[in-house]
Amino acid sequence: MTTAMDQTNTIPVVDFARWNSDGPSRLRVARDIVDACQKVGFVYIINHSLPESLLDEAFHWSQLFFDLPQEEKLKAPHPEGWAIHRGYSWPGLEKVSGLEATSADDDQERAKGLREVPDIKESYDIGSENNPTQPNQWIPDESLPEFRSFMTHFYRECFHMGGEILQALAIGLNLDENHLLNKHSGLNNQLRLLHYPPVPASALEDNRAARCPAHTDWSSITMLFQDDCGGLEVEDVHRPGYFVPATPVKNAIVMNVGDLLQRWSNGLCAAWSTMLGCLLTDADRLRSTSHRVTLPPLADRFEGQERMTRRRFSIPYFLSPDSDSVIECIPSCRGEEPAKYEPITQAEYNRMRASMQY
Ligand SMILES: O=C(O)CCC(=O)C(=O)O
Ligand SMILES: [Fe+2]
Repeated sequence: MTTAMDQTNTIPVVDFARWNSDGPSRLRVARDIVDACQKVGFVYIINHSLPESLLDEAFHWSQLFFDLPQEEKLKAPHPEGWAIHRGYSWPGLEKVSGLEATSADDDQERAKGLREVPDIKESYDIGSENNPTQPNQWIPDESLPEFRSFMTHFYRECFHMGGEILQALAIGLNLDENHLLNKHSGLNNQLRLLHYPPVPASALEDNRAARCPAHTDWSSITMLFQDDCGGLEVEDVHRPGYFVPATPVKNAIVMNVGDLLQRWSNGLCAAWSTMLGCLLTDADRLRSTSHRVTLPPLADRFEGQERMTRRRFSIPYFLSPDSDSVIECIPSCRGEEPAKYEPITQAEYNRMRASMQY
C-alpha cells in the first residue's frame, strides 16, 4: 500500500491488480483495504476490473442526461417524500442533512442557518430493475435512446466490482470470503449520477449555496467515480471538523465505508458519537467517515469576473444489504468488547435512521 500523492492527502491507495494473483498477494490486498478502512474510512482503489472505457462512457451518458432540457429530465421526477429514492432531483430539491455528522460543528444556530442553504446540485438515482419496492423512474427511451440500457449494464458491472471489494473486506477481517457478499444480492444498491452546475465561488465561500454538505453514507460501502474537477473532501479522523481533499485520480475508485458496515464492525455511528461528545477510538471498527463537496481546490478552476466554478460530475454507487438481511457484530471486530448493538435487519435500520432524519 502506498500513501497518497501530495502532502495534504492522506487517503491510502491500494493496487487491486494483485487481487487476481496468488494467495499471499490476494491477502495483502484484502489486509490493505481493511487497514485503510479502519484508519481513514476511505481508500483509492486503482487497477480494478472496471475498464477506463466503461467509466468514460458512464460520464459521457451522465453529461448527455444532465444536458437535456429540464422538461425532459422532469419526465422522470424523484417521487415526493423519502420512501422511494429513484429518478431526477433538480437543484435544491435534496438537502443533505449531514451537519450533525460534522463532529466539530456544535454551533446550533449556525447549523440551523446552514440547513436552509440550498444544495446546488442535480442528481438522478437508479436501482435494480428487479426491486419492486424501489421502482426505477426512467425518462422515455426516445428522450435519450440507449441511456437505460447502458445504465442497467453499468449498474451490474459496478455490483460485480463492489462484490469483489466486499470479498476483500471479508478476507481482511478473517471471515469467510462471502460473509458480507452473501447479504448483498444486488437488489438494494443505488447508482447515482450527480451534476454540480457552475456557481459563483463567492456563493459557496459565503455559505449562500452548498455543493454537498458533510455527511456519512448509509450504505455498506460506497464506490465513487469523480471527474478531474476536485472538491471532494474527507474529514481528518485525527482532527474532527477538518477536511482533507480527496484529489481526483483518473479511473480510481474512491471507496468508503458506510454507516451499516461501521455498525456491523461494532463501531459507534458518528452522529451518536457527536451527541455523546466522545471521539471514536475503537481501533478495529471500519470507519464511516464524514465527507463533503466544496469548492474545487485550484483558482484556475474558476472562470470569468464572477469566478464561476467549473461544472463537476461524479457517480457514487452505494452497496447495501438486502432489506431482510441481519446485520450483527462481526466476531473479529469485537475483540474483548461486548457487541454494542443487537442484531438488526437493513430495513429496520433504514427505518430508524429515516425517523431520526425526517
Ligand atoms: O460528489 C461527490 O464526490 C460525493 C457525493 C456523495 O458523497 C454522496 O452522494 O453521498
Ligand atoms: Fe457520500
